[in-house]
Amino acid sequence: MASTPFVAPPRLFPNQRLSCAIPFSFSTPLIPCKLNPKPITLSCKNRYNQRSSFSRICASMADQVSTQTLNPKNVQIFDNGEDLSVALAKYTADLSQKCVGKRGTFSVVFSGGSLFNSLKKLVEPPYVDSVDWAKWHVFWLDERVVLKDHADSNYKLAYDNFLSKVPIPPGQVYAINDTLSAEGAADDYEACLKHLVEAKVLDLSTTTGFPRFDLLLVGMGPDGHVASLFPGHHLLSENQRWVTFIKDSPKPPPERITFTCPVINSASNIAMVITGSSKAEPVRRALGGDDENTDLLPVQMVAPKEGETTWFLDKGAASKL
Ligand SMILES: O=C1O[C@H](COP(=O)(O)O)[C@@H](O)[C@H](O)[C@H]1O
Repeated sequence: MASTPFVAPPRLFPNQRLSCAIPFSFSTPLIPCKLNPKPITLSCKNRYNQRSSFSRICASMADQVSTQTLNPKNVQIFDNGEDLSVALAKYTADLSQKCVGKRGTFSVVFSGGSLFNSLKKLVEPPYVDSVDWAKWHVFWLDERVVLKDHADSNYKLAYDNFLSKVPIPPGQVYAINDTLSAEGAADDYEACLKHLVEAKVLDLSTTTGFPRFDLLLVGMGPDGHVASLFPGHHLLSENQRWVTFIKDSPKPPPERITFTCPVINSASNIAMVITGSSKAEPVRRALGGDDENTDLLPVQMVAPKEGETTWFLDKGAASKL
């Protein structure tokens, strides 16, 4: 993927306490449309009713997800990454239009990793010209505690592949403060979100009391991790914090911050974007419905309480379904 050289963004508000707000140049099934190459669309039930030892450790999450048992999932499977990217672009652009029409803003949360290969059509015509980018507010589902120009930075990845290509106002791109420790950066990011709730940029879910983002674009690792929530990790049971930190990530780099499970499950819309056969097994466990494992993977815990999840899979990721 072509990448624009990283340009250190200006600190427009050097004295601002909420340093994460430093501005940077950062249950209706989806119906395929004209631009959307026909995917296979499946509807399956999630399986959170299968309580496990893991769900006992994660009581809060288990309580949340148990209410989702009857919520059907919308699963779209594409022949290749190109077709997936076309469909994801239309889905995101349509949602942006709907949310901007309703409340005047669109709050979008990016993962890192391979997601940006799948988002490439959104920063090309027609969407690059038609989306109301001025209304976007951009956040990170998780971030590595490294400088923003570091190769491991999720901000840099988003900047190079997305943010540098579209006119989102710099003040509406909420990157982490990369001068802080992992603990400090998580606290700071959470304070930033709370400030944005007060400022009415973000809504709170009336059901959960956690922030309610319009769209989470969620990737998944081959081990079934989402955000920086890894299988078996105690962070999965966090039920108070909005943003927390990890210092022993099994995937490098070890220090990261991440949204917590209840924040993820308070979103209005979640797009699960998963490509490649190396991810087929966790996809099967999440969607296949016949998982005999007792411990839930993080991906199996994605179940928005009042929102909709749409799965965008390529053939490789769906190969075990
Ligand atoms: O470390 C991370 O990994 C996951 C998955 O990445 P992928 O390259 O396998 O798609 C990503 O969603 C997460 O944001 C990132 O920090």
